Amino acid sequence: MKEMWTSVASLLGAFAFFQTFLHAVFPPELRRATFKLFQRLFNSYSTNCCFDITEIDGVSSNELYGAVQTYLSSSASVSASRLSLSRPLNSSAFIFGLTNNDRLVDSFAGATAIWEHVVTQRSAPSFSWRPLPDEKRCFTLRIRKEDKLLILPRYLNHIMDVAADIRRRNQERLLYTNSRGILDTRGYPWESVPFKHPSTFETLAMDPSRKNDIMADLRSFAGGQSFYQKTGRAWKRGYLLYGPPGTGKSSMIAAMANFLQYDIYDIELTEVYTNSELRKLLMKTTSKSIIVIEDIDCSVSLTNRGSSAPTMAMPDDPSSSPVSSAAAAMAKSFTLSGLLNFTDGLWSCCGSERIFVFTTNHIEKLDSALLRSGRMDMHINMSYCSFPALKILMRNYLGMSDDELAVGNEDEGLFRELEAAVNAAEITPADVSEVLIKNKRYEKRKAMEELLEVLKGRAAGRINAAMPSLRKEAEEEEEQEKRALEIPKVEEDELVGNSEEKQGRKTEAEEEEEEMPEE
Ligand SMILES: Nc1ncnc2c1ncn2[C@@H]1O[C@H](COP(=O)(O)OP(=O)(O)OP(=O)(O)O)[C@@H](O)[C@H]1O
Ligand SMILES: [Mg+2]
Repeated sequence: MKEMWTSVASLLGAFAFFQTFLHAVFPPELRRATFKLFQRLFNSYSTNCCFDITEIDGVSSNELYGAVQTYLSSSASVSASRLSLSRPLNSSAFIFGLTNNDRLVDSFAGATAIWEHVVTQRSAPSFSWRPLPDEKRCFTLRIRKEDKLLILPRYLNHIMDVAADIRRRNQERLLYTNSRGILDTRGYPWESVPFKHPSTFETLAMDPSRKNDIMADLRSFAGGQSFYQKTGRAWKRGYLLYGPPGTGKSSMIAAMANFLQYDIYDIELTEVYTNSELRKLLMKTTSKSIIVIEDIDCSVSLTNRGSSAPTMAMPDDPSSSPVSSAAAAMAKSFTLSGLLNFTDGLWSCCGSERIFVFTTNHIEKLDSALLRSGRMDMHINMSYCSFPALKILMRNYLGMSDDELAVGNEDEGLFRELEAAVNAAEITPADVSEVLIKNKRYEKRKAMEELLEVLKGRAAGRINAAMPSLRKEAEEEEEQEKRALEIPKVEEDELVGNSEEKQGRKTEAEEEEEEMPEE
């Protein structure tokens, strides 16, 4: 036993001497160079090649790292024995991941790809404008050299697509908004919250054929990548929603986002002061998104394309307060042409598959340049509640089935009355919804009868409200008719008078004639 310890001690002593000797003979630079040389020799004889995909590329996040992480989390490609499990914020799914320094084998187009997740401690604190994580994380992809050209670009594109798809399926979509001077930790001008609006085309009350048109248009847009490429058009589409308040413009936007599974960027134009700010906002939006400007007629003055005058709409007279006049001064650099470029200029096509939606209560106030095709491709009139829309609301709020709503049912008479009343009432779907929410405590027939009373009241109220002007109109019409009748009478009188005069003259002439022969 003693001998064994003696030999171990002498071995350690020899090792220490050898190490000191190596350090003295080979300085660190020479050792590093030798290591690199061996590595290069090894690489040139190796049949594999490696790619490092680091989490942080310079100072910004590496999109590919995130995509690989998501891709490897898909259950289809998970085949490792040890995995990490997480559930990101706003996500509805659990995510598998590679644990530190673990590896996973994937295959693509007949080739094998080996992924390794390498985590090391960050050595020296390097200078950075934002704090970097303590750990350096990177994925290493190892494939055979001969597969490199064959699969690499296709494989990476495939990873990006699959990751985007997984993210869309798992992650609840986001609703972004902008506010001046606020940048998030990644330097983004957008703040986001999970988008959970329950409105869908199913619940949206409007004419079914119009609704189908819009859905078909959206579907053909979303699947039209090759069409847009072939025709040389930017892959974007503009919708203008107009109509009175409470007719479902915002609900329609939510329904579009839910239908296409897109994020929403709701631009607050009153927080944008210059054209370049607007451009920056646009540059930081992602594909597969809906960019919304609500109540566009209230946000900017939209009839002054060429003017250099302030274009932001001020709630009060700009001269009334120093703040508003300062804002007016700042507003000088945001123009209608900036907004037009935003929707249709060169900058509008940074990114792809994006929908622009503007809403307004007063379409007549908008500049025709903004309305033309290419900018606003489809104008959608969200009007007062029609009978088909009312039926959808009754189905949603009173739980009526299609059979109960079908023509020729036992409530046919009541339905006819409802149809006449809703057309006469000019009531918004928002108001009908409110009535139905109150009435849903009754059984269906009673709820409909109560609704009918409200609609009739609204129709009567509308007629009464319009009565003074209607009466005035009727009086004016009567007056005009009278005048129209009087004019011919006067003319007639005049004619009669003239003829009598003529007759009188004739009589005199005749008298003269009669007298002549006597002479
Ligand atoms: N067409 C509709 N179908 C279903 N619900 C509707 C419809 N229109 C309005 N509503 C109901 O009324 C509420 C208000 O509608 P919404 O905000 O979409 O109207 P809007 O047209 O955007 O109004 P505004 O012009 O004031 O912004 C919604 O929450 C929704 O419940
Ligand atoms: Mg709205």
